[in-house]
Amino acid sequence: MFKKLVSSLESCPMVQRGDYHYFIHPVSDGVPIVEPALLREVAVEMVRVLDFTGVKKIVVAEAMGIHIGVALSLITDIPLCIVRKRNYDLPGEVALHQSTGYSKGELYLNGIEAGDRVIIVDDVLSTGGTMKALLEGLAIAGAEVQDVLVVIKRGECDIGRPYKALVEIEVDESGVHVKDTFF
Ligand SMILES: O=P(O)(O)OC[C@H]1O[C@H](OP(=O)(O)OP(=O)(O)O)[C@H](O)[C@@H]1O
Ligand code: HPA
Repeated sequence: MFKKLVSSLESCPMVQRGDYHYFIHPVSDGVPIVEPALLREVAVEMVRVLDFTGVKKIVVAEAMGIHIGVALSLITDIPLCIVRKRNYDLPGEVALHQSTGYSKGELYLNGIEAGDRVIIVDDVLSTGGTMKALLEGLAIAGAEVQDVLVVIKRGECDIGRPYKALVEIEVDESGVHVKDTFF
């Protein structure tokens, strides 16, 4: 379980983004290459641990939620809602402010109707800025969040509700250290 995810994390490179030790990994960056076996391992575990009760939509954020969301959507046949970094000005579009450990930007939520029961999946949870923005936007749109799952949890973070993670890591000058695997 998680063999490819753990070994690839422990050997992945890191760069500095200001004060932030940024690890570079296929799941969180799409580089250097996304191996199908790694993506399959992640997708299968996500299906195993998520609570899909009544879920009508999978919600992910551009960009690095997309490949894991697509994998999950293809397996479960649940439609995918991609929260974009570009606005479309469609009726009901919700604009959100996203802040991470190394960047700030806007996100735009479309395609959610009041009463939709959804799950949120993302590649990484670090400061929680992105996840909190998604939760806020979904609350504004009137969605019910059934479950939240991230592939990689980086340190401790309170997002105001329970969530699940496949692996927990710490990152320092020497690289990535896998602290725990879940489920
Ligand atoms: O918990 P946080 O501090 O918010 O960090 C996590 C977020 O950071 C990355 O997104 P980002 O928009 O930076 O990059 P991407 O476009 O490569 O997904 C990642 O995909 C998460 O969504
Ligand atoms: O260190 C990171 N690497 C890749 N994606 C991320 N998203 C938040 N932090 C990181």
